[in-house]
Amino acid sequence: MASLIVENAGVSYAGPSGPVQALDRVSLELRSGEIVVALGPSGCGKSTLLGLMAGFQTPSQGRVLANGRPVRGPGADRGVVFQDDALMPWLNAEDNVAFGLRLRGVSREQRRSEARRMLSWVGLEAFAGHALSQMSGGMRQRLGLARALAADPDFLLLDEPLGALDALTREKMQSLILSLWQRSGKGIFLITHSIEEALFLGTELLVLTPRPGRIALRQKLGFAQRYAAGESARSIKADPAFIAMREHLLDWIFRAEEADHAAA
Ligand SMILES: Nc1ncnc2c1ncn2[C@@H]1O[C@H](COP(=O)(O)OP(=O)(O)OP(=O)(O)O)[C@@H](O)[C@H]1O
Repeated sequence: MASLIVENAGVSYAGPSGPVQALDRVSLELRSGEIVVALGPSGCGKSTLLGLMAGFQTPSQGRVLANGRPVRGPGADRGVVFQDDALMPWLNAEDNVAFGLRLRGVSREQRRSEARRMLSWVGLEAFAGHALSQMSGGMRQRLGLARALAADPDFLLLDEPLGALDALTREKMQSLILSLWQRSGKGIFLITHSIEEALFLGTELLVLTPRPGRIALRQKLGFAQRYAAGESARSIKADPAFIAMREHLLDWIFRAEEADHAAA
C-alpha cells in the first residue's frame, strides 16, 4: 500500500516584517484508498501543505516521506490538480491528457489508448478531438483530473479543484471525484473551503487554523464510503447526521476564528 507521510512539518516564509510561520508541526498520513481533506480559512497554509507533499517546496522543520523515501521534489508518484486547470490551450483534449505520457516516452498507440480510457473515466470520451476553447470550466477540470490519472500516480493532490465552478457543476464534480477514487483506489489529498464538500468527500478531515497553520481538528468520516456503497449524494447531504456534523463544524470554525481575531 502506498503512503505519503508528513511528519512534524514546519514552513516559514520571509515576510516584510520578519519570518512568517505558515505551518507549524503538521503531521498527516495519506494511504491508498483514503481521501484526506484539508479545510481552513484563507491563509492557514493549505497550499503550503500541498506544496510540501507535491515536492514543490521543502519543509523548514520535519520531513515528508513518499513510500518511505524523503520527498526531494515533484515525482510521477504524485499527480497534482489546481483550481486553475493549467492545461495547454494549443493541444486538444486527448493530447492534453496524454501529455505526461509523451514526456515519459510511452508509445503513441499506448498514449492514445490510455488517454481514451481516462477520458471515458471522466465522461469526456466524445470530446477527445475538441479544442479547449470549446470546453466549459467543469469539462476542463475533468480533463485536468484525467491528465493526472493518466500518469498512474499513487496519489492525487487536489488544490481547490472545484473552487472556480458554479454550484451545480461543483456538486457533479464532487460525485465524479468519488467515482474516480472508488475506481482507481488512489490516495487523494484535497483542499477545500467548503465544509459540505469536505464532509462529503473526506475519509478523514483536517481543519487548519492560521498564524501559524496547525491542525486543530482531525476526524475520520464515513460519508464518502456511503456514496461508494451506492447511496446518492443528495440523500447523504440531507441525512440529519450529515447536517448536524456540518453545523457543528461551522460553529467550531466560527469560534476558532473569533478566538484568533481576539488574540490578534
Ligand atoms: N512565497 C511566499 N512568501 C511569503 N509568504 C507566503 C508565501 N506563500 C504563502 N505565504 C504566506 O503563508 C501563509 C499560508 O499561505 P497558503 O497559500 O499556504 O495558505 P492557504 O490556506 O492555501 O490560503 P488560500 O486558501 O487563500 O489559498 C499565508 O499567510 C501566506 O501569505
